[in-house]
Amino acid sequence: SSSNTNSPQENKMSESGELLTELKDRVSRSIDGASAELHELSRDIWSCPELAYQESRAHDRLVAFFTHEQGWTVDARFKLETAFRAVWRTGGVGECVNVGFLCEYDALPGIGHACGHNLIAEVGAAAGLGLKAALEGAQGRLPVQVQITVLGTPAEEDVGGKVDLLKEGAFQGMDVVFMAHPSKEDATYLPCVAEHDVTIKYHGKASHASSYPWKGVNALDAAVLCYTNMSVLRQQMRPDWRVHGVIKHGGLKPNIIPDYTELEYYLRTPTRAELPVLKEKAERCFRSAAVATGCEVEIQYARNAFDNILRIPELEQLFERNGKSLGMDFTTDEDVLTNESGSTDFGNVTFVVPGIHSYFYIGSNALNHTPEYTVAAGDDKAQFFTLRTAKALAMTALDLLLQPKAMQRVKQEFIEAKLKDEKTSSRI
Ligand SMILES: NCCCC(=O)N[C@@H](CCCN)C(=O)O
Repeated sequence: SSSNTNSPQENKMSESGELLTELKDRVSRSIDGASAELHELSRDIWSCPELAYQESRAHDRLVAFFTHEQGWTVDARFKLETAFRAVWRTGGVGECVNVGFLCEYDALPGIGHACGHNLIAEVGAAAGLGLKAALEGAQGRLPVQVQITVLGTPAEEDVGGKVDLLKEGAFQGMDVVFMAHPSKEDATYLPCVAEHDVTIKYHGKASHASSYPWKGVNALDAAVLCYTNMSVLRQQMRPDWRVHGVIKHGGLKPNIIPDYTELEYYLRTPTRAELPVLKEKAERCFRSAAVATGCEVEIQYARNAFDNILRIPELEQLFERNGKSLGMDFTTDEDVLTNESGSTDFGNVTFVVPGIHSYFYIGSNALNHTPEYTVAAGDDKAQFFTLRTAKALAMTALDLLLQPKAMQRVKQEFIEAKLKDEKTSSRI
Protein backbone atom coordinates (compact mmCIF):
# COMPACT_ATOMS: atom_id res chain seq x y z
CA SER A 1 0.00 0.00 0.00
CA SER A 2 1.29 3.53 -0.84
CA SER A 3 1.83 5.82 2.14
CA ASN A 4 0.31 9.34 2.07
CA THR A 5 3.16 11.90 2.17
CA ASN A 6 0.89 14.98 1.85
CA SER A 7 0.64 17.63 4.55
CA PRO A 8 -2.70 17.76 6.45
CA GLN A 9 -3.52 20.96 4.56
CA GLU A 10 -2.87 19.27 1.19
CA ASN A 11 -5.02 16.33 2.24
CA LYS A 12 -7.83 18.68 3.23
CA MET A 13 -7.63 20.49 -0.11
CA SER A 14 -7.68 17.28 -2.08
CA GLU A 15 -10.67 16.00 -0.04
CA SER A 16 -12.56 19.22 -0.69
CA GLY A 17 -11.64 19.01 -4.40
CA GLU A 18 -13.01 15.46 -4.51
CA LEU A 19 -16.19 16.54 -2.73
CA LEU A 20 -16.65 19.39 -5.19
CA THR A 21 -16.28 17.01 -8.15
CA GLU A 22 -18.71 14.55 -6.58
CA LEU A 23 -21.30 17.25 -5.91
CA LYS A 24 -21.00 18.80 -9.38
CA ASP A 25 -21.61 15.39 -10.84
CA ARG A 26 -24.67 15.06 -8.62
CA VAL A 27 -25.95 18.45 -9.91
CA SER A 28 -25.80 17.16 -13.47
CA ARG A 29 -27.41 13.84 -12.73
CA SER A 30 -30.26 15.29 -10.71
CA ILE A 31 -31.08 17.95 -13.32
CA ASP A 32 -31.03 15.31 -16.05
CA GLY A 33 -33.28 13.15 -13.85
CA ALA A 34 -35.86 15.96 -13.64
CA SER A 35 -35.59 16.99 -17.30
CA ALA A 36 -39.11 15.85 -18.29
CA GLU A 37 -40.83 17.82 -15.49
CA LEU A 38 -38.65 20.86 -16.14
CA HIS A 39 -39.44 20.78 -19.84
CA GLU A 40 -43.14 20.52 -19.10
CA LEU A 41 -42.86 23.50 -16.75
CA SER A 42 -41.32 25.83 -19.33
CA ARG A 43 -43.55 24.48 -22.10
CA ASP A 44 -46.67 25.30 -20.03
CA ILE A 45 -45.41 28.83 -19.36
CA TRP A 46 -44.53 29.27 -23.06
CA SER A 47 -47.97 28.05 -24.19
CA CYS A 48 -49.82 30.68 -22.20
CA PRO A 49 -47.86 33.95 -22.49
CA GLU A 50 -48.82 36.53 -19.88
CA LEU A 51 -47.78 40.18 -19.69
CA ALA A 52 -45.99 41.91 -16.82
CA TYR A 53 -47.86 41.59 -13.51
CA GLN A 54 -50.54 39.44 -15.12
CA GLU A 55 -48.51 36.20 -14.85
CA SER A 56 -50.99 34.43 -12.59
CA ARG A 57 -50.91 31.08 -14.44
CA ALA A 58 -47.11 31.02 -14.63
CA HIS A 59 -46.99 31.91 -10.93
CA ASP A 60 -49.42 29.11 -10.02
CA ARG A 61 -47.56 26.62 -12.21
CA LEU A 62 -44.21 27.40 -10.58
CA VAL A 63 -45.72 27.32 -7.09
CA ALA A 64 -47.27 23.92 -7.89
CA PHE A 65 -43.92 22.68 -9.23
CA PHE A 66 -42.05 23.51 -5.99
CA THR A 67 -44.90 22.37 -3.77
CA HIS A 68 -44.78 19.00 -5.51
CA GLU A 69 -41.00 18.75 -5.01
CA GLN A 70 -40.07 17.49 -1.53
CA GLY A 71 -38.49 19.70 1.09
CA TRP A 72 -39.20 23.20 -0.20
CA THR A 73 -41.05 25.82 1.82
CA VAL A 74 -43.09 27.71 -0.73
CA ASP A 75 -44.55 31.21 -0.39
CA ALA A 76 -47.12 31.89 -3.09
CA ARG A 77 -47.75 35.58 -3.89
CA PHE A 78 -44.54 36.45 -2.06
CA LYS A 79 -44.65 40.23 -1.45
CA LEU A 80 -46.29 40.76 -4.89
CA GLU A 81 -49.35 39.15 -6.46
CA THR A 82 -47.38 37.18 -9.10
CA ALA A 83 -44.07 36.69 -7.29
CA PHE A 84 -43.18 33.54 -5.33
CA ARG A 85 -40.42 32.19 -3.16
CA ALA A 86 -39.28 28.59 -2.61
CA VAL A 87 -36.73 27.99 0.16
CA TRP A 88 -34.71 24.95 1.20
CA ARG A 89 -32.10 24.77 3.99
CA THR A 90 -29.46 22.32 5.07
CA GLY A 91 -30.26 20.85 8.47
CA GLY A 92 -27.36 21.98 10.67
CA VAL A 93 -26.66 25.06 12.73
CA GLY A 94 -23.96 27.67 12.18
CA GLU A 95 -23.10 30.25 9.56
CA CYS A 96 -25.57 30.03 6.70
CA VAL A 97 -24.92 31.17 3.14
CA ASN A 98 -28.07 32.16 1.24
CA VAL A 99 -27.85 31.45 -2.50
CA GLY A 100 -30.53 32.92 -4.78
CA PHE A 101 -31.71 31.74 -8.19
CA LEU A 102 -34.16 33.93 -10.08
CA CYS A 103 -37.03 32.91 -12.36
CA GLU A 104 -38.63 35.34 -14.83
CA TYR A 105 -41.81 34.42 -16.68
CA ASP A 106 -43.46 37.46 -18.29
CA ALA A 107 -44.00 37.70 -22.05
CA LEU A 108 -44.19 40.44 -24.69
CA PRO A 109 -47.38 41.88 -26.18
CA GLY A 110 -48.31 40.34 -29.51
CA ILE A 111 -45.33 37.98 -29.85
CA GLY A 112 -45.49 35.86 -26.71
CA HIS A 113 -42.27 34.47 -25.25
CA ALA A 114 -40.00 36.22 -27.75
CA CYS A 115 -37.45 36.84 -25.00
CA GLY A 116 -37.56 33.26 -23.71
CA HIS A 117 -38.51 34.07 -20.12
CA ASN A 118 -40.16 30.63 -19.93
CA LEU A 119 -36.60 29.28 -20.19
CA ILE A 120 -35.36 31.67 -17.47
CA ALA A 121 -38.02 30.17 -15.20
CA GLU A 122 -36.79 26.70 -16.10
CA VAL A 123 -33.12 27.60 -15.49
CA GLY A 124 -33.92 29.04 -12.04
CA ALA A 125 -36.02 26.03 -11.05
CA ALA A 126 -33.50 23.50 -12.41
CA ALA A 127 -30.51 25.18 -10.76
CA GLY A 128 -32.35 25.21 -7.41
CA LEU A 129 -33.27 21.54 -7.75
CA GLY A 130 -29.76 20.56 -8.83
CA LEU A 131 -28.03 22.40 -6.01
CA LYS A 132 -30.43 21.00 -3.42
CA ALA A 133 -29.88 17.43 -4.63
CA ALA A 134 -26.10 17.90 -4.46
CA LEU A 135 -26.16 19.38 -0.97
CA GLU A 136 -28.50 16.71 0.36
CA GLY A 137 -25.81 14.20 -0.48
CA ALA A 138 -23.18 16.16 1.44
CA GLN A 139 -24.83 16.90 4.78
CA GLY A 140 -22.15 16.98 7.46
CA ARG A 141 -19.35 17.47 4.93
CA LEU A 142 -20.03 21.12 4.10
CA PRO A 143 -17.97 23.98 5.55
CA VAL A 144 -21.13 26.11 5.90
CA GLN A 145 -24.88 25.73 6.21
CA VAL A 146 -26.78 26.69 3.08
CA GLN A 147 -30.13 28.22 2.21
CA ILE A 148 -31.31 28.01 -1.38
CA THR A 149 -33.84 30.66 -2.35
CA VAL A 150 -35.60 30.39 -5.70
CA LEU A 151 -37.33 33.70 -6.25
CA GLY A 152 -40.02 34.21 -8.87
CA THR A 153 -39.60 37.74 -10.19
CA PRO A 154 -42.44 39.02 -12.41
CA ALA A 155 -42.60 41.95 -14.82
CA GLU A 156 -39.11 42.26 -16.29
CA GLU A 157 -40.37 43.44 -19.68
CA ASP A 158 -42.34 46.26 -18.09
CA VAL A 159 -42.42 48.03 -14.71
CA GLY A 160 -39.46 46.08 -13.23
CA GLY A 161 -40.70 43.51 -10.74
CA LYS A 162 -37.26 43.05 -9.21
CA VAL A 163 -37.16 46.73 -8.29
CA ASP A 164 -40.55 46.38 -6.58
CA LEU A 165 -39.27 43.24 -4.82
CA LEU A 166 -36.13 45.10 -3.72
CA LYS A 167 -38.33 47.82 -2.22
CA GLU A 168 -40.25 45.09 -0.38
CA GLY A 169 -37.03 43.64 1.07
CA ALA A 170 -37.32 40.36 -0.86
CA PHE A 171 -33.56 40.11 -1.42
CA GLN A 172 -32.63 40.75 2.22
CA GLY A 173 -30.17 38.20 3.57
CA MET A 174 -29.18 36.85 0.16
CA ASP A 175 -25.40 36.45 -0.22
CA VAL A 176 -25.19 35.87 -3.94
CA VAL A 177 -27.73 35.72 -6.75
CA PHE A 178 -27.75 33.91 -10.09
CA MET A 179 -29.77 34.06 -13.25
CA ALA A 180 -29.30 33.38 -16.95
CA HIS A 181 -31.00 34.90 -19.97
CA PRO A 182 -31.63 33.25 -23.36
CA SER A 183 -29.74 34.83 -26.22
CA LYS A 184 -28.19 33.81 -29.50
CA GLU A 185 -24.85 33.06 -27.86
CA ASP A 186 -23.28 31.82 -24.63
CA ALA A 187 -21.74 34.73 -22.70
CA THR A 188 -20.88 35.37 -19.07
CA TYR A 189 -21.91 39.01 -19.53
CA LEU A 190 -23.25 41.31 -22.26
CA PRO A 191 -23.42 45.07 -21.69
CA CYS A 192 -26.74 45.76 -20.00
CA VAL A 193 -27.54 49.43 -19.86
CA ALA A 194 -29.52 51.67 -17.53
CA GLU A 195 -33.02 52.57 -18.70
CA HIS A 196 -35.93 54.76 -17.79
CA ASP A 197 -39.21 54.49 -19.68
CA VAL A 198 -41.37 57.53 -20.23
CA THR A 199 -44.89 58.18 -21.52
CA ILE A 200 -45.61 61.52 -23.19
CA LYS A 201 -49.20 62.69 -23.55
CA TYR A 202 -50.27 65.64 -25.70
CA HIS A 203 -53.63 67.29 -25.15
CA GLY A 204 -55.01 69.44 -28.00
CA LYS A 205 -58.49 70.40 -29.15
CA ALA A 206 -60.75 68.53 -31.58
CA SER A 207 -62.35 70.20 -34.55
CA HIS A 208 -63.68 69.33 -38.03
CA ALA A 209 -60.49 69.00 -40.03
CA SER A 210 -62.00 70.44 -43.21
CA SER A 211 -64.74 72.85 -42.02
CA TYR A 212 -62.88 74.73 -39.25
CA PRO A 213 -59.35 73.37 -38.78
CA TRP A 214 -58.24 76.75 -37.35
CA LYS A 215 -60.41 76.03 -34.30
CA GLY A 216 -58.48 72.87 -33.47
CA VAL A 217 -55.18 72.21 -31.68
CA ASN A 218 -53.54 69.20 -33.31
CA ALA A 219 -52.13 66.69 -30.81
CA LEU A 220 -50.92 64.44 -33.61
CA ASP A 221 -48.71 67.24 -34.93
CA ALA A 222 -47.21 67.44 -31.45
CA ALA A 223 -46.57 63.68 -31.41
CA VAL A 224 -44.97 63.81 -34.85
CA LEU A 225 -42.77 66.75 -33.85
CA CYS A 226 -41.81 64.94 -30.65
CA TYR A 227 -40.79 61.88 -32.67
CA THR A 228 -38.84 64.07 -35.12
CA ASN A 229 -37.16 66.06 -32.33
CA MET A 230 -35.96 62.81 -30.76
CA SER A 231 -34.66 61.59 -34.12
CA VAL A 232 -32.76 64.86 -34.56
CA LEU A 233 -31.39 64.59 -31.03
CA ARG A 234 -30.09 61.11 -31.85
CA GLN A 235 -27.40 62.59 -34.12
CA GLN A 236 -25.97 64.59 -31.21
CA MET A 237 -26.12 61.78 -28.69
CA ARG A 238 -23.19 59.75 -27.42
CA PRO A 239 -22.93 56.63 -29.59
CA ASP A 240 -23.70 54.36 -26.65
CA TRP A 241 -26.96 56.08 -25.71
CA ARG A 242 -30.23 54.69 -27.04
CA VAL A 243 -33.66 56.28 -27.49
CA HIS A 244 -36.55 54.51 -29.17
CA GLY A 245 -40.23 55.23 -29.13
CA VAL A 246 -43.65 54.38 -30.52
CA ILE A 247 -46.84 56.37 -30.99
CA LYS A 248 -49.41 54.50 -28.92
CA HIS A 249 -52.36 56.76 -29.71
CA GLY A 250 -52.29 58.81 -32.88
CA GLY A 251 -55.88 59.97 -33.33
CA LEU A 252 -59.16 58.46 -34.44
CA LYS A 253 -60.17 59.64 -37.90
CA PRO A 254 -58.68 61.97 -40.54
CA ASN A 255 -61.58 64.40 -40.34
CA ILE A 256 -61.31 64.83 -36.57
CA ILE A 257 -58.33 66.89 -35.50
CA PRO A 258 -56.77 64.65 -32.83
CA ASP A 259 -57.20 66.15 -29.36
CA TYR A 260 -55.11 63.46 -27.67
CA THR A 261 -51.97 61.53 -28.57
CA GLU A 262 -49.56 59.41 -26.57
CA LEU A 263 -46.02 58.17 -27.13
CA GLU A 264 -43.83 55.84 -25.16
CA TYR A 265 -40.05 56.15 -25.20
CA TYR A 266 -37.29 54.03 -23.69
CA LEU A 267 -34.26 56.15 -22.71
CA ARG A 268 -31.00 54.26 -22.14
CA THR A 269 -27.41 55.05 -21.18
CA PRO A 270 -24.55 52.69 -20.28
CA THR A 271 -24.64 53.70 -16.61
CA ARG A 272 -27.40 54.88 -14.30
CA ALA A 273 -25.42 58.03 -13.52
CA GLU A 274 -25.67 59.25 -17.14
CA LEU A 275 -29.44 58.81 -17.41
CA PRO A 276 -30.40 62.24 -15.98
CA VAL A 277 -28.31 63.94 -18.69
CA LEU A 278 -30.20 62.14 -21.45
CA LYS A 279 -33.55 62.64 -19.72
CA GLU A 280 -33.06 66.40 -19.63
CA LYS A 281 -32.31 66.51 -23.36
CA ALA A 282 -35.29 64.28 -24.15
CA GLU A 283 -37.63 66.43 -22.05
CA ARG A 284 -36.67 69.47 -24.12
CA CYS A 285 -37.76 67.55 -27.22
CA PHE A 286 -41.08 66.60 -25.60
CA ARG A 287 -41.84 70.12 -24.38
CA SER A 288 -40.82 71.98 -27.53
CA ALA A 289 -43.28 69.90 -29.58
CA ALA A 290 -46.03 71.12 -27.25
CA VAL A 291 -44.92 74.75 -27.52
CA ALA A 292 -44.84 74.63 -31.33
CA THR A 293 -48.37 73.21 -31.62
CA GLY A 294 -50.05 74.89 -28.67
CA CYS A 295 -50.76 71.56 -26.96
CA GLU A 296 -50.48 70.73 -23.27
CA VAL A 297 -47.92 68.05 -22.47
CA GLU A 298 -47.76 65.50 -19.64
CA ILE A 299 -44.47 63.65 -19.09
CA GLN A 300 -44.85 60.52 -16.97
CA TYR A 301 -41.83 58.42 -16.06
CA ALA A 302 -42.26 54.74 -15.25
CA ARG A 303 -42.31 53.87 -11.53
CA ASN A 304 -38.93 52.14 -11.71
CA ALA A 305 -35.75 52.96 -13.59
CA PHE A 306 -33.48 50.01 -14.47
CA ASP A 307 -29.82 50.15 -13.42
CA ASN A 308 -26.83 48.86 -15.35
CA ILE A 309 -25.26 45.62 -14.09
CA LEU A 310 -22.37 45.67 -11.60
CA ARG A 311 -19.98 42.96 -12.74
CA ILE A 312 -18.29 40.47 -10.42
CA PRO A 313 -15.33 38.96 -12.32
CA GLU A 314 -14.95 36.04 -9.89
CA LEU A 315 -18.51 34.89 -10.61
CA GLU A 316 -18.01 35.27 -14.35
CA GLN A 317 -14.75 33.28 -14.30
CA LEU A 318 -16.18 30.44 -12.21
CA PHE A 319 -19.30 30.29 -14.36
CA GLU A 320 -17.23 30.22 -17.55
CA ARG A 321 -15.05 27.40 -16.21
CA ASN A 322 -18.10 25.34 -15.28
CA GLY A 323 -19.86 26.15 -18.54
CA LYS A 324 -16.83 25.13 -20.58
CA SER A 325 -16.57 21.85 -18.66
CA LEU A 326 -20.11 21.16 -19.89
CA GLY A 327 -19.31 22.15 -23.48
CA MET A 328 -20.65 25.72 -23.53
CA ASP A 329 -19.07 27.74 -26.31
CA PHE A 330 -18.58 31.29 -24.99
CA THR A 331 -18.56 33.94 -27.67
CA THR A 332 -15.32 35.81 -28.31
CA ASP A 333 -16.89 38.11 -30.90
CA GLU A 334 -15.89 41.62 -29.79
CA ASP A 335 -18.90 43.17 -31.55
CA VAL A 336 -21.25 41.04 -29.51
CA LEU A 337 -19.29 41.49 -26.29
CA THR A 338 -19.22 45.28 -26.52
CA ASN A 339 -22.62 45.98 -28.08
CA GLU A 340 -25.49 46.91 -25.81
CA SER A 341 -27.90 44.06 -25.19
CA GLY A 342 -30.81 45.95 -23.66
CA SER A 343 -31.63 46.44 -20.01
CA THR A 344 -32.76 44.35 -17.07
CA ASP A 345 -34.13 44.99 -13.60
CA PHE A 346 -31.48 42.51 -12.45
CA GLY A 347 -29.15 45.52 -12.72
CA ASN A 348 -30.81 47.06 -9.63
CA VAL A 349 -30.35 43.76 -7.79
CA THR A 350 -26.59 43.79 -8.47
CA PHE A 351 -26.23 47.04 -6.52
CA VAL A 352 -27.60 45.23 -3.44
CA VAL A 353 -26.42 41.61 -3.76
CA PRO A 354 -23.44 40.37 -5.80
CA GLY A 355 -24.78 38.52 -8.82
CA ILE A 356 -24.32 37.20 -12.32
CA HIS A 357 -26.65 37.57 -15.32
CA SER A 358 -25.19 35.25 -17.93
CA TYR A 359 -26.54 34.47 -21.40
CA PHE A 360 -27.13 31.19 -23.18
CA TYR A 361 -27.59 29.96 -26.72
CA ILE A 362 -30.87 28.10 -27.24
CA GLY A 363 -30.10 26.27 -30.47
CA SER A 364 -31.23 29.01 -32.88
CA ASN A 365 -29.77 32.07 -34.57
CA ALA A 366 -33.04 33.98 -34.22
CA LEU A 367 -32.86 37.40 -32.55
CA ASN A 368 -34.62 38.17 -29.25
CA HIS A 369 -37.95 40.03 -29.54
CA THR A 370 -38.86 38.47 -32.91
CA PRO A 371 -41.54 35.88 -33.71
CA GLU A 372 -38.72 33.50 -34.71
CA TYR A 373 -37.29 33.69 -31.20
CA THR A 374 -40.72 32.82 -29.77
CA VAL A 375 -40.67 29.63 -31.80
CA ALA A 376 -37.10 28.85 -30.70
CA ALA A 377 -37.94 29.39 -27.00
CA GLY A 378 -40.68 26.76 -27.24
CA ASP A 379 -38.67 24.31 -29.33
CA ASP A 380 -37.49 21.01 -27.81
CA LYS A 381 -34.02 21.90 -29.09
CA ALA A 382 -33.72 24.65 -26.46
CA GLN A 383 -33.94 22.12 -23.64
CA PHE A 384 -30.40 20.79 -23.78
CA PHE A 385 -28.94 24.32 -23.68
CA THR A 386 -31.30 25.49 -20.94
CA LEU A 387 -30.49 22.60 -18.60
CA ARG A 388 -26.78 22.87 -19.33
CA THR A 389 -26.88 26.50 -18.23
CA ALA A 390 -28.75 25.57 -15.05
CA LYS A 391 -26.05 23.00 -14.27
CA ALA A 392 -23.28 25.58 -14.77
CA LEU A 393 -25.04 28.03 -12.41
CA ALA A 394 -25.57 25.41 -9.69
CA MET A 395 -21.94 24.28 -10.05
CA THR A 396 -20.78 27.87 -9.66
CA ALA A 397 -22.79 28.10 -6.45
CA LEU A 398 -21.03 24.93 -5.26
CA ASP A 399 -17.64 26.51 -5.99
CA LEU A 400 -18.54 29.35 -3.65
CA LEU A 401 -20.00 27.14 -0.95
CA LEU A 402 -17.07 24.75 -0.80
CA GLN A 403 -14.30 27.31 -1.33
CA PRO A 404 -14.77 30.10 1.22
CA LYS A 405 -11.94 32.07 -0.40
CA ALA A 406 -13.89 32.29 -3.66
CA MET A 407 -16.88 33.64 -1.72
CA GLN A 408 -14.61 36.19 -0.03
CA ARG A 409 -13.36 37.33 -3.45
CA VAL A 410 -16.95 37.79 -4.64
CA LYS A 411 -17.70 39.96 -1.60
CA GLN A 412 -14.52 41.98 -2.07
CA GLU A 413 -15.18 42.54 -5.78
CA PHE A 414 -18.72 43.63 -4.96
CA ILE A 415 -17.41 46.31 -2.59
CA GLU A 416 -14.85 47.43 -5.20
CA ALA A 417 -17.44 47.55 -8.00
CA LYS A 418 -19.72 49.77 -5.91
CA LEU A 419 -16.86 52.10 -5.01
CA LYS A 420 -15.81 52.35 -8.64
CA ASP A 421 -19.40 53.12 -9.64
CA GLU A 422 -19.63 55.88 -7.02
CA LYS A 423 -16.37 57.42 -8.20
CA THR A 424 -17.29 57.45 -11.89
CA SER A 425 -20.81 58.71 -11.11
CA SER A 426 -19.46 61.68 -9.22
CA ARG A 427 -17.53 62.74 -12.34
CA ILE A 428 -20.67 63.04 -14.51
N1 LIG B 1 -30.17 42.04 -21.85
C1 LIG B 1 -31.43 41.59 -21.37
C2 LIG B 1 -32.50 42.02 -22.30
C3 LIG B 1 -33.85 41.75 -21.73
C4 LIG B 1 -34.78 42.76 -22.29
O1 LIG B 1 -35.01 42.77 -23.48
N2 LIG B 1 -35.28 43.63 -21.45
C5 LIG B 1 -36.10 44.72 -21.89
C6 LIG B 1 -36.56 45.47 -20.70
C7 LIG B 1 -37.49 46.59 -21.06
C8 LIG B 1 -38.03 47.32 -19.87
N3 LIG B 1 -38.70 48.51 -20.25
C9 LIG B 1 -35.33 45.64 -22.84
O2 LIG B 1 -35.95 46.20 -23.74
O3 LIG B 1 -34.13 45.82 -22.68
